[in-house]
Amino acid sequence: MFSSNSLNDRLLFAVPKKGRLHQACLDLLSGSDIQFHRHSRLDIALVKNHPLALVFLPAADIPTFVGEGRVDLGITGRDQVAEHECVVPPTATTGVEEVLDLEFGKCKLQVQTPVQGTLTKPEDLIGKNVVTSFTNLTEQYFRKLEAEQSGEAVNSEAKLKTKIKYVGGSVEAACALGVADGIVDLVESGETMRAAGLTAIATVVESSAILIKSKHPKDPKLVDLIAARIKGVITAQKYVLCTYNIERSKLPEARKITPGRRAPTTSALEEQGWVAVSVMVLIKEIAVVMDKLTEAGACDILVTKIANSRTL
Ligand SMILES: Nc1ncnc2c1ncn2[C@@H]1O[C@H](COP(=O)(O)OP(=O)(O)OP(=O)(O)O)[C@@H](O)[C@H]1O
Ligand SMILES: O=P(O)(O)OC[C@H]1O[C@H](OP(=O)(O)OP(=O)(O)O)[C@H](O)[C@@H]1O
Repeated sequence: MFSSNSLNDRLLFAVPKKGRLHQACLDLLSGSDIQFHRHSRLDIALVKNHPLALVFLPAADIPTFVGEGRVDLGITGRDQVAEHECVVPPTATTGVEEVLDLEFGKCKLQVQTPVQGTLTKPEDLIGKNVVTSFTNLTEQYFRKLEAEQSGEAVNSEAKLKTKIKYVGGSVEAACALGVADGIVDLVESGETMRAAGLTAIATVVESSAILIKSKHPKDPKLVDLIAARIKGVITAQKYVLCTYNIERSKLPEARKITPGRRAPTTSALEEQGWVAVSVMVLIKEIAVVMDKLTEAGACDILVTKIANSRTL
């Protein structure tokens, strides 16, 4: 059990308790050496090696807790922050600040309609039934669309013609069940959308997981340390370390292929006129980089995984 006293001196860090972002967040915490033991059923876990406590919350609630300053740090989707800020705009003291794009949980919130139907543009849904879990963003989107169509200024007091209904999940079923003419839901691979016989006709927002902080966190130094560790893990996941040997005369060409994040590290080999190069390369580019290096005369090319990093 935790008393509010046992949390008083700890920085609070909110993490999605379930859903698409949960496991990736646990992996990030482990890569950042944030050690904790979560008791089954408890949504608060004390961190053993930092004055920090993790709070496991629904991704949708994290912007509220961080925005009000009840929790200092959090991970959630950019879509959830946007949904929250539609109704609770940030002020000088409240609201969240984005610290880092975590580059996972990438998806788009899209307007979708049945493939075999006549609703092919978002304007076609004006005055119709739209079902979503993101009612605030959807309302904002259709309010703007309705204003554009009528040629009037956006009026947040005016009654919307489009009927927006909330459902908490399985949004894609709403059209087939006759509850909606269109939906606004998240799309990543598009599999769910296609399986439900829907197609995307517009994008409301693009999202990925982000690290957010409150405007006045309890321990700003610890916030910076956690952010630096998480950034190190994210960078390590994106890059590999590539080392190779090359004749010094061919180095300028090789440097063009592998410029590195700042510059490649080179050291002289015992063999006259040769150098060894060590450089970070994006994982998604490494195969092509190796081909090009070979063509440029590099040899003994080795690629190593990076377990962690601390770079600028
Ligand atoms: N298919 C997806 N691909 C990538 N990211 C997604 C996807 N679906 C959701 N997300 C991201 O994860 C966040 C949480 O969504 P998710 O549906 O997992 O939450 P939940 O409602 O808490 O969980 P559950 O759906 O299991 O009840 C979303 O706001 C979005 O940022
Ligand atoms: O484009 P895809 O890769 O198919 O992903 C999109 C689906 O993922 C999310 O739902 P999730 O599976 O998390 O469950 P939910 O419907 O209960 O929210 C989202 O709401 C879509 O339904």
